[in-house]
Amino acid sequence: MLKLFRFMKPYRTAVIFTLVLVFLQTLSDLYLPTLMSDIVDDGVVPGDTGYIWRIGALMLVIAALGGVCAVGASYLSAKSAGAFGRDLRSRVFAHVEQFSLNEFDKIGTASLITRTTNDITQVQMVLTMLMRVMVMAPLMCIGGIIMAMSKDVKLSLVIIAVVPVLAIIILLVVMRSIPLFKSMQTKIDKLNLVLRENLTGIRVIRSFNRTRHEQGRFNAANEDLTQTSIAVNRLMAGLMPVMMLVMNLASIAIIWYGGKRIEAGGIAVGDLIAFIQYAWQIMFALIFASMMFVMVPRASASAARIQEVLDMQPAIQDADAPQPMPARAGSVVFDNVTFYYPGAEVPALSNISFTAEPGKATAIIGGTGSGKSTLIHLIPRFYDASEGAVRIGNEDVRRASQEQLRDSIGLVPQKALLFTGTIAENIRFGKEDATDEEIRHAAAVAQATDFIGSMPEGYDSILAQGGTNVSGGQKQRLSIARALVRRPSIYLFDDSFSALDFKTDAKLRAALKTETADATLIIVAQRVSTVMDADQIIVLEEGKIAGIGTHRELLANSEVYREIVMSQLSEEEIA
Ligand SMILES: Nc1ncnc2c1ncn2[C@@H]1O[C@H](COP(=O)(O)OP(=O)(O)OP(=O)(O)O)[C@@H](O)[C@H]1O
Repeated sequence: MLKLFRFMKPYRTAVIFTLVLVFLQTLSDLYLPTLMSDIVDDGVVPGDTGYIWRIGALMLVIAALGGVCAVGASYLSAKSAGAFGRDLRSRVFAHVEQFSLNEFDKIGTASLITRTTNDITQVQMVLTMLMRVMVMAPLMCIGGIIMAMSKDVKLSLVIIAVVPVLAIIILLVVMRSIPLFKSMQTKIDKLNLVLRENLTGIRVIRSFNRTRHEQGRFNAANEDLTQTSIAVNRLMAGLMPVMMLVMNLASIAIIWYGGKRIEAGGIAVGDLIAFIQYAWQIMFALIFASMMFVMVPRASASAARIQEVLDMQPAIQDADAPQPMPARAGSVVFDNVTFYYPGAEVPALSNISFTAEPGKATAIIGGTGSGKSTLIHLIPRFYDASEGAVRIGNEDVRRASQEQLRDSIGLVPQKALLFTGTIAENIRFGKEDATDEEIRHAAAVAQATDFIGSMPEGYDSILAQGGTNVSGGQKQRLSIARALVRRPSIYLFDDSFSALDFKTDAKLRAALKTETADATLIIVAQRVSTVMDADQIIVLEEGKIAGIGTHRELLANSEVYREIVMSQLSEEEIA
């Protein structure tokens, strides 16, 4: 957790002021019992009303000053810890933005969300308390012991005997609660994961009548978290009464032994009253410290989870001196590329070699799981090839800057993903400074003009989260328009025509041909009709190239391609 405290640096003035204010507040708390004892011994016993009024007024002033310090310390600690939380969230978010898909796969989206929100809040809360307790508890405890000893050394033995008992109780509770707190954070991750899957997959869950099953899954995760929280809270709830019991027993011992000391003339009545107050102050300081002992391990479990994210270096990084990409990037070359997903024993792609030329369309076809999307993902460096190289022009993609590389690419992903906002904003996502004219043109090429025109607000129609208020085919066309508006030199279509009817598919491909005349086109498709006009077709099977050539060449030479074609086209179409 200490590592994270570097984020407090900008707020050190506020922290120093907080510590000073807490220091002053504690001094005032420590001084009040002594004044009380003076009132009793020098005012009440001799019957000096003037003295009582004077010291009473002084007590009021000191209590008021202590109160002002307490309010100031609360304000400053909450403010600086709040700013710390804000900065840390931004830092984690910015760091996660640089992650490659490897890191997302490793930590998981749900856990990243918990770590950026709940975990940071835990650390922030502890920091707010820590700023106050770390000065107050030791000062109150040591100061209290000194003040109590100044009243009567012998009586102080009672306090000195009780403190280790309290310390042992606290230690036992802390040792039991640390693992529980750790597992609580993991269980919050699990709950978030189930919740996320349920919310995003609500349509599938309903259509398969799996609502009850999913409810059960959620309840199980919820119950699991609840049980751990209950176990932790039981421990915490037990701590307070046990500590109070010890404190009350200590008070009885002090009053009993103090009575004897008064009888023996070793201590005055006022001093005994002050002594009892100091004893309570010492024990309250220990209770505060024990709360910290409980909260700090929980927060440090959270801090470790946050630090893990911050320490994680993106597997894909820019080269030290990135090479500039040519203005219009040329061909895409796969040079004997083999790729393993992290931890996988079998490669998802093996020995892939081909060249996709500018001005030509290269299509990739193959069964599900044959590695088509994986191949596409190596071009914008979502993953890096394990062996061999992917080159654009003559430059290895690993030597270019990721930003420049991706600037030259227009990717239409397999799952069309849109953002909350208007249709125009979603298309403009591809090019920030696109004019209205460019947006309309991209929409026209993507065959989206008709359906956009039929929407009540046209280009200003609002899309719901994830684009749920448009159809699958409409979503695909919008994400195609988003890529087209960039006018990149490389287009990657990852099964992007699958939700289109045959007529729209054909019209779109015809429009694309003129639009992307000098660009390099790589089209992944399942439908033969989509790929048969391509200049080059690559047939993938289990991550290997099973054939490469034009439609006619492959029909003649590739058994795998023939099988795919036979399963989809009629005799006349094949001819
Ligand atoms: N993130 C991942 N981690 C581990 N393995 C993966 C990951 N993504 C895909 N795979 C595996 O890699 C192989 C190729 O997957 P890929 O998504 O490239 O296939 P595809 O040809 O695009 O399939 P489809 O047509 O069904 O989309 C599959 O066996 C798949 O299980």
